[in-house]
Amino acid sequence: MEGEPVNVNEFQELARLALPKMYYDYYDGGAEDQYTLKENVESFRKIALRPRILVDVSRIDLSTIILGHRISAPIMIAPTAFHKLAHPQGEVATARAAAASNTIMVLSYMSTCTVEEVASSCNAVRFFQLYVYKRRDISAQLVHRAERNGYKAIVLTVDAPRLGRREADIKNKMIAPQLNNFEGLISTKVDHDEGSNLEAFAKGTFDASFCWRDLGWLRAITNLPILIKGVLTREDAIKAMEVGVDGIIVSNHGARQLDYTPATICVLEELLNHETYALGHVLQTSLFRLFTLLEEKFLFSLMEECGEEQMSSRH
Ligand SMILES: Cc1cc2nc3c(=O)[nH]c(=O)nc-3n(C[C@H](O)[C@H](O)[C@H](O)COP(=O)(O)O)c2cc1C
Ligand SMILES: CCCCC(=O)C(=O)O
Repeated sequence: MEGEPVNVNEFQELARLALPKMYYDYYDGGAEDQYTLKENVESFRKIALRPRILVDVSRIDLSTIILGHRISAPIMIAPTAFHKLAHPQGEVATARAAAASNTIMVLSYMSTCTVEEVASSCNAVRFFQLYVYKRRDISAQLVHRAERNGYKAIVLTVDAPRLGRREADIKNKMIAPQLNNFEGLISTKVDHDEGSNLEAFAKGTFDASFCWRDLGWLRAITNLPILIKGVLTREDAIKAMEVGVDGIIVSNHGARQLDYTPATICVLEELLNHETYALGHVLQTSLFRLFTLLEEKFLFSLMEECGEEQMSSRH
């Protein structure tokens, strides 16, 4: 590729050239037939811009407030695992980028830098993403460490009772790096030489029995706000609000979990268009053209003002 990238899509090709195939495929791939992955991309492309003219745009302020934290635009860094597979500085570099961009970073439970390393690296506002292990004591320890180290919310990912069937990882026999957060607690090594080691690791450790009633456990061990990540239906959005979580994140996990779910951006539209759902905070992790889908004002209002308040009157 000639010169510096000028379009974000160019980074993908640079990554493909730079990374070992096993890691590139891990970052790049979706689950099974990758139907939803294609839909995620195409549904965004179908959203056409509708520019209004002769508006004073000499001063633009996209800043908004998420759970009380002002950020420069309604775009946050979603939790993604294993940053050191791509760069030796791992999540510390990502956190510094979040600080420089004045946005929030959600640190993955499966990070390669520790909760403490990321916390002490810069002043970015950080949330902590949680997977619940069968060994609940380990997950509880991580929540406590996040709280002690100034993370501002827990993002409970609920769409991965089992890891999605990622066919490239199966072929590559994807191996997870050892995670320093779990040193002395749990190892990512599995006694398994077939298929994706990562999938085998998740199968052995993730608590597939975790359900709505277990949210009480999480509520009891932390005072931090709790967001549920992975909501894809109206029914579950209602339930989440009923059980009193502090927000939901509409997501199909970048199409890496269940294939043949709708594109995230389409679900977001469905949830916001239904009067019941304009309660609490609705965040979305792939925000590039989100403004065009929703009335700008509505999105900002939702994030800034909504809190506990009913927003259905805005529709
Ligand atoms: C390489 C990679 C790793 C990911 N790791 C995590 C993770 O550790 N925890 C998590 O909750 N989501 C993880 N995700 C999902 C993202 O947080 C995010 O949901 C997704 O990239 C965007 O899809 P969405 O718009 O449907 O949310 C990962 C995604 C990618 C591409
Ligand atoms: C067991 C690792 C899970 C990380 C993750 O969420 C992903 O790869 O999508």
